Amino acid sequence: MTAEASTTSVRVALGDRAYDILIGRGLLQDAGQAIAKRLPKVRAAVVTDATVGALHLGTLTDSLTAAGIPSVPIEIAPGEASKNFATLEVVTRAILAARLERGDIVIALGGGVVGDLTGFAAAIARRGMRFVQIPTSLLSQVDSSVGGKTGINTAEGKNLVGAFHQPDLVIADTGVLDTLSPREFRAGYAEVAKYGLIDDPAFFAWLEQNWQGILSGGPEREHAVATSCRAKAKVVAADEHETGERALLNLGHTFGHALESATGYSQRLVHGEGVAIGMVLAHQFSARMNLCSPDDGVRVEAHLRSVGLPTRLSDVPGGLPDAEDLMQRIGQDKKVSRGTLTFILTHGVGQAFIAKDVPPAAVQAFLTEKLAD
Ligand SMILES: NC(=O)c1ccc[n+]([C@@H]2O[C@H](COP(=O)([O-])OP(=O)(O)OC[C@H]3O[C@@H](n4cnc5c(N)ncnc54)[C@H](O)[C@@H]3O)[C@@H](O)[C@H]2O)c1
Ligand SMILES: O=C(O)C(=O)C[C@@H](O)[C@H](O)[C@H](O)COP(=O)(O)O
Ligand SMILES: [Zn+2]
Repeated sequence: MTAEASTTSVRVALGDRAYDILIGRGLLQDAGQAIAKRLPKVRAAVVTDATVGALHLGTLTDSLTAAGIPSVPIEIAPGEASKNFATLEVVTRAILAARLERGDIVIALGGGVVGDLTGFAAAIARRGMRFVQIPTSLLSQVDSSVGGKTGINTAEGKNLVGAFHQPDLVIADTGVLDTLSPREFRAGYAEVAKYGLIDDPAFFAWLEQNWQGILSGGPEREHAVATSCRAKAKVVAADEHETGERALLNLGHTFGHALESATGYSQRLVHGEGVAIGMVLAHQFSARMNLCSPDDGVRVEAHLRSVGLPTRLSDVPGGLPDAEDLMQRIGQDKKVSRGTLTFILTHGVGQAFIAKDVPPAAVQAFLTEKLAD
C-alpha cells in the first residue's frame, strides 16, 4: 500500500485552479510520485530553510529523483526575518539561474515563512510558475500552505507586499511534525484553535478535551489538521481574494500583526504566539464593547494558557511600545478601508464576525489598559 492510499484528501474547489491537500503520516517519502501524477514531466526547485533542509530535504530529493523529477535545492535562513525583499531576490534569481521554465515547479519545503516567500517568488518568476506546498510546521499544515496568500514583511508592516497565488498541490506529512520544537508546535496550535473560535464551537470544545493528543502525535493530530484544512478550504473557495468572509481567518491577527511588527519579526514573538495573544484580546475587546460575555475571554485564555501559549501583552519578552505606537501599526492593516479600522470581533466562542468602523479611541484605551495589566 502506498502512503497515498491511507491519506486524507481535502479539495480546494477553485474551478480550473482546484487542488488537493493530501494529509497523512509518511507522505514525504512518496511526494515525488504524488507530484508526478498531477504535474508530469517537470523539473523542480526546492526552497527550504537550513533547519528543515537538514532534517527532511534528503527524503524529498530521493523521492523526486525516484519519480523522475530532477531538482535543485535553494536554502534560506530559518525564521520570520527571512520574509523580506533581500531573500525574495535571492530565491527568485536562484529559480531563474537554474533555468526552470514557466511550466516547471517550485516546491516550498518548510513552515509558513518558506511557504509565503516561495509562493511569492513563484508568483513573480517568469510572471507566474506553478508551485507545490510541502508544509512541515503545524501552522503551515493547518493554515499557511492553503489558500494562496503569499508575500513578505516590510518595516511598514506584516505581509504588506505579496500576491494571491494558489499552489497546485499541498502535501502535509504529519509525521514530520515529530521534529518540530514544542514552542513552534504550540504556536501552530493557536491557528488550529482559531477555526473553533471563528465558527465551530464543537471543534473548540473537542480541542479543550483532546489537545494533548495533537501535541503527542496521536490520531487526534490528523483529525485536527484535516478539520482545519476543511474549514480553510471552504472559506477560500467561497472568497478567494478576501472581499468578504475570508477576513474571518484574520481573527486575532490585527492585534497579533502589530505585536509582530513591534517586536521586529524576531524570535521574541513568533506568528502563532502573536495570534494567541491577539485572539484573547479580540474576545476581551468584544466583551468591552458588550458584544459577548467576559466569560468567553476567560475561557479562551484558560485554554490557550493550558496549552502553554502566551495570552497577555505582558507575556511578550523585552517590553512593548505604548498604545499610540501600536495603533500606528494597526493602521497599516490590510483590512483598513477608507481610513477606518476593521476587526474580527465575536459574539462568543464560535461566533466571530467582521466589525467595520471600529472606533480607534476605544481600541487605544483598551490597549493602554492591557499594557498596564
Ligand atoms: N499564507 C497564509 O495564509 C499564512 C497563514 C498563517 C501564517 N502565515 C505566515 O506563516 C509564518 C509562520 O509560519 P511558521 O509558524 O511555520 O514559521 P516558520 O516557517 O518560521 O517555522 C517555524 C520554525 O520551525 C522550523 N521548522 C519547520 N518545520 C520543522 C520541522 N518539521 N522540524 C523542525 N523544525 C521545523 C523552522 O525552521 C522555523 O525555525 C508567518 O510568516 C505567518 O505570517 C501565512
Ligand atoms: O488565509 C487567510 O486569509 C488568513 O488570514 C490566514 C492567517 O492565519 C494568515 O496569518 C495570513 O497570512 C494573514 O493574512 P493578512 O492578509 O492579514 O496578511
Ligand atoms: Zn495567521
